[in-house]
Amino acid sequence: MSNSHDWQDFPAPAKLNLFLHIVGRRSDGYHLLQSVFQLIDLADTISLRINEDGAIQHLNPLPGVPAESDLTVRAARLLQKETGCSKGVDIRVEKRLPMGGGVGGGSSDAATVMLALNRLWQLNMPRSRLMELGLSLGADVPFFIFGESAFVEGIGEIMTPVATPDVDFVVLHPQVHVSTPQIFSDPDLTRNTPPIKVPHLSSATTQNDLEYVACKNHPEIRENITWLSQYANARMTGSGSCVFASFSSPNEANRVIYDLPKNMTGYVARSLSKHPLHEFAEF
Ligand SMILES: C[C@@](CO)(OP(=O)(O)O)[C@H](O)COP(=O)(O)OP(=O)(O)OC[C@H]1O[C@@H](n2ccc(N)nc2=O)[C@H](O)[C@@H]1O
Ligand SMILES: Nc1ncnc2c1ncn2[C@@H]1O[C@H](COP(=O)(O)OP(=O)(O)O)[C@@H](O)[C@H]1O
Repeated sequence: MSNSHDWQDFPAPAKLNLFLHIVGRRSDGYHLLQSVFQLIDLADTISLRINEDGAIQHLNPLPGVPAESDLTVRAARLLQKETGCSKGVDIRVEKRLPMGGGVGGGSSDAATVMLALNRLWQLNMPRSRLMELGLSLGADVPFFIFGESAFVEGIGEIMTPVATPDVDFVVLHPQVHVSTPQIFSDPDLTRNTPPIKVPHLSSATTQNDLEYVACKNHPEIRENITWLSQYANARMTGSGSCVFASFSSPNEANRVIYDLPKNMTGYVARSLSKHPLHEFAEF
């Protein structure tokens, strides 16, 4: 018989930055962005089991990420500290999203833990508070808690919903690690793209300002963009390394993956209009 202490599975979907402009810099050195964030149905699975003794444990830590620094554990501890909740949780993560790929995997895992525990620990925290708390874990966490396609500004905390078309994406993962701090500190980075008032959905008038510097340091990213550009307009997401292009049917996207050379890695993903756990917090 099912009870509240069984394992339960929750999806943590990825995001793509349809464009990413750097429009300025804050006095603390952080860069001000404008971006449209799009949820896609490529996802990690977070399994949670509630306990009554207050312990928070990660049962299958990721290679290279000690349990205590994993964003899922940090998210659970943050919520427990904030609310004084006496319950704990055991955590398992089934990782599918490329780590350090610019698809927001770590941030999405953290957001899913916060949304799921909001329900399982019966916290009834408003979405706005969860978003504020989430920002302290990472710039992309508020977006995943917001839970729908958004025009994102500031360093990731200002959000306006935006209707994006339903499309199928091909996402390629060049097997290189891009250092986000290194990209943001590169003298060649464009930091003065003029701010736009409303989000543009046409790729003709937008770009990813981080792409030039990322490709300069990692030619593999340029090679992946060039290969995918044979089929459709292709660009990098976030600080890389993943690159993507959109297609109007799953067949078209699958055909591209069929042609993929053996030395490249890629996925097909569909746009998501809402986060699967959107109902777990109220505005
Ligand atoms: C650019 C985005 C777009 O989604 O890239 P992805 O992480 O998705 O790839 C994010 O905002 C990335 O934010 P976040 O993931 O928190 O960046 P971190 O790795 O913590 O940032 C590392 C370092 O990059 C610089 N940094 C980061 C974000 C920002 N808006 N301005 C910055 O100048 C800071 O020096 C910071 O210490
Ligand atoms: N649950 C998690 N999943 C992925 N990465 C995590 C997690 N917790 C902490 N991290 C750390 O965050 C870093 C960035 O991860 P990720 O979110 O996948 O990248 P990106 O922001 O480029 O999409 C990883 O290299 C890892 O050290």
